[in-house]
Amino acid sequence: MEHWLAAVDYTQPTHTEGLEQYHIRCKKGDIGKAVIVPGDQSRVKMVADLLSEVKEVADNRGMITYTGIYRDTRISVTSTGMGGPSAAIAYEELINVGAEVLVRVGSVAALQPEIAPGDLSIPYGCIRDDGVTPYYVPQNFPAVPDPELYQSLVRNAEKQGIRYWKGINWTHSAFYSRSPEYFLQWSRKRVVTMEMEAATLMTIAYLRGVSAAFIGTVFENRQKQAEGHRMDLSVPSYKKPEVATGVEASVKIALDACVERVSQIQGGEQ
Ligand SMILES: O=P(O)(O)O[C@H]1O[C@H](CO)[C@@H](O)[C@H]1O
Ligand SMILES: O=c1cc[nH]c(=O)[nH]1
Repeated sequence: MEHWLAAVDYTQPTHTEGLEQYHIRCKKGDIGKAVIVPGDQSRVKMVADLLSEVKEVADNRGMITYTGIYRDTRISVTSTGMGGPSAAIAYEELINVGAEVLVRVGSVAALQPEIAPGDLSIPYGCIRDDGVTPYYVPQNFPAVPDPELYQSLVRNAEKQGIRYWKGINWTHSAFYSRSPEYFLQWSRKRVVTMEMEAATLMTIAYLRGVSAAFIGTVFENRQKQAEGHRMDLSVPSYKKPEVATGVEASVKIALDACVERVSQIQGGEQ
C-alpha cells in the first residue's frame, strides 16, 4: 500500500462540517438525516413528488437537492451525477452537512441470464472498480452496505412483491467498454449486476461512520449482450413499462427504508 494512503485518518474532521458546501451548495439544516442519492437528475423530481412540504434547496453543477417530509420523517434527495469521482464529492459534502443515512437509487445492467429488465438489485457487497475509492483505501478494503439499512431495503422489497436479486454488484468505470470479456469475467463469478457509484457510496459511508445502501433497477442485460463475443452496448429496454415500474418501486422501497433507519438511529440503535 502507498505510504500516504496508510496514513489517511478518516476519524479526523474535514473542517468543512456544517458550512455551505462548494458543490452541492447545502449547509447544515438544509437536508434531512436521510438522503436519497440517485445519479440521474430526473429521479430527483420523482422522489420529490412523493414528499410533502417539499422545497428545492440547491441546484449547482447538476447536483440538485430537494428536502421534504415522508411519513413524518425529514428526507432529502440529491442527484450525484455519473461515475464514482462525481458521486464521491456529493456523498462527502452531504455527510459534512448532516446526512446519516444515504440510499442510492440507480439503474443497473444485469450480469446473469435470468435477471430481467424491471427486476431490482439490492447488493450486499460491491467490487470496487469505481475509479475513486482506490485513492481512499487499499484495494483489499471491502465495500458493503450498512446491514440494518440493507435488511430494511430487502424487507420493503418483499412487501412490494417485486422481483429482486441479492448478491454482489460490480461498480465499474467504463460504460462503453468494447470488450465482451470486460463484462463476462464477472458473470462467471456469479456477480448479479453492474453500475457506477454504489461501491463509492458504501466505502465513503463506512469511512465516515454513517449508514448507506443501494437499490437499483435493471435496465438491460449485459451478459446476454456480450454473448457471441460481439458487444452490443445499447440500452434496449429503457422505455419499457416494466422498467418504469421497477424504478417507481425502488424509490418507494428506498424512502420506507430511510424512515425505518432514521427511527432506529433516533431510538439509539446504531
Ligand atoms: O441511473 P444512475 O443512478 O445514474 O446509475 C447508472 O446509470 C449511469 C450510466 O448510464 C451510471 O451513473 C450508472 O451507475
Ligand atoms: O454501468 C452501467 C450502468 C447501467 N447500465 C449499464 O449498462 N452499465
